[in-house]
Amino acid sequence: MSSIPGADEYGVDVAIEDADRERALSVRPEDVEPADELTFARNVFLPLTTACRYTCTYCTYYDVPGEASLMSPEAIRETCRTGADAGCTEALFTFGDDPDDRYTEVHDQLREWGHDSIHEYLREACEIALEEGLLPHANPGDQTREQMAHVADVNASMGVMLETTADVRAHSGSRAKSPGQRLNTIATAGELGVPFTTGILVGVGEDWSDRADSLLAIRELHERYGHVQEVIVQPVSPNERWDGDPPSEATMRRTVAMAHAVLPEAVAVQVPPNLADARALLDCGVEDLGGVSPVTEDYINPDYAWPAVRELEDVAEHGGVPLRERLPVYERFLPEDGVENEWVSERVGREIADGERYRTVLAD
Ligand SMILES: O=c1nc2n(C[C@H](O)[C@H](O)[C@H](O)CO)c3cc(O)ccc3cc-2c(=O)[nH]1
Ligand SMILES: C[C@H]1O[C@@H](n2cnc3c(N)ncnc32)[C@H](O)[C@@H]1O
Ligand code: MET
Ligand code: SF4
Repeated sequence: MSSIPGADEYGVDVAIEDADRERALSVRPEDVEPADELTFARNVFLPLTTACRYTCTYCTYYDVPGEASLMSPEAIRETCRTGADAGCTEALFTFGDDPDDRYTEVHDQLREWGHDSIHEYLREACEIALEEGLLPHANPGDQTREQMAHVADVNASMGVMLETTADVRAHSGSRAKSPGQRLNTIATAGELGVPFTTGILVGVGEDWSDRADSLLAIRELHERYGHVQEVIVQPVSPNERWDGDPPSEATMRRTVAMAHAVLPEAVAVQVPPNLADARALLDCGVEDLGGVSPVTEDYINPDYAWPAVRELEDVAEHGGVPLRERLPVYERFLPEDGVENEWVSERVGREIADGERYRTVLAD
C-alpha cells in the first residue's frame, strides 16, 4: 500500500493497494472495448484572470505580478452572448489559481468592481453566463470548501485536474501544486454534490506507477461520492516555457486504455482533440472530446487550435461511431422530475428546463 504526497497534510484518506496498481499496470490497448459513441460540448473559454499563485513550469497561462489581467463584466457578457449566438451551451471559466497579494493590480481592480475575492467575482461571472444562456463550468484550480460552496449553486459542473499523484519537478518552487491538496479539492466537490471533471497530465515527470496511482486515487474518490463525470487524459504540450517532448503515441494509447480499465463505466475518458491525435486513441477507450469552442481559443494552450466540429465528425466516423453533443453536466446528474436534485441547484436546473438550446442538445 502506498500513500500520496500531501494527503495527510490535507486530511485526504486515499491509499493505493499494490494489487490494484499491478492490475492497472498490466492493461494494454488491445484489452479495451472501444466506446460506442463520442461526445463533446460547445463552449466559450473565459480566462477570468491570468494571475496565479503557482508557477507550473509547463504553463504559459500565468502572468508575472504587475502584468496580470482581469476580464471585465462587460467582456464576460460580450463573450457569453457571442457564444450563445454560435450555439454554445457552456461558459468555461478556467483561470489562475487563487490570485493572492502578489497581484495588487488584480486586488485593486476587484475591489473597484465591488469584490473582495476572485470567488466573489466568479459568482457574478457565472450569473452573467446564466443570464446569457450558457451553463457555467468553472475550473479555478484548488479550492477550499468555503470557496467552492460560494459558487457551487451557479455552476452546472466544476473541475480541477489532479495532474499527478507524484511530486514532480514541474510543480516545484515555494508555491506548488500538492497532490494532497488537489485530491482534497476533488473530495470537497464530492461532499458538496458538484458534478466534477478531473484528469491527469501525462509527460510531466511521472512514471507508469504514478499514472496508475493517479487514476486509482480518482476512482477511490468517485466510489466514495459518485460525482466524477469525466477524466481527462491530457498530454503535456510543448510551448515557450516547456521544451520537453510530449508523450509518445504509444504512451498515450496505454494511458487511455489504463484510464478506461480503471475507471467505472459511468466515468467518461476524455482526450482534448487539439492536443492529442484522437483518431489514434479511439480504440483505447476514448469516450469524450471535451469542450470545443467555435468562438474562443484554448487560452491555456494557445498554440493548439480547436478543430472545427466538422473535424470531430470525421474523427467519430474514423472510429465508426456517432458523434453526440452534450451539456457541460452529464445527463445522469439531471433531475428526473422537478428542476433540482442533490447535484443540480434550482438556479441551474431552471435554466436547463427553460433553455431551448439545452433542450435541443438533450433531445439529440
Ligand atoms: O480548453 C480547454 N479546456 C479544458 N477544460 C474544459 C473541458 O474540456 C470541458 O469544460 C468539460 O469537459 C465540460 O464540458 C478543462 C475542464 C476541467 O474541469 C479541467 C481541466 C480542463 C482543461 C482544459 C484545457 O486545458 N483546455
Ligand atoms: C487546465 C489544465 O491545463 C493543463 N495545462 C497547463 N499547461 C499545459 C500544457 N503545456 N500542456 C497541456 N496541458 C497543460 C493543466 O493540466 C491544467 O490543470
Ligand atoms: N490554474 C488552475 C489549475 O491549474 C486552472 C487551470 S490552468 C489555467 O488547476
Ligand atoms: S497550470 Fe494553472 S496553476 Fe499552474 S501556473 Fe498555470 S494557471 Fe497556474
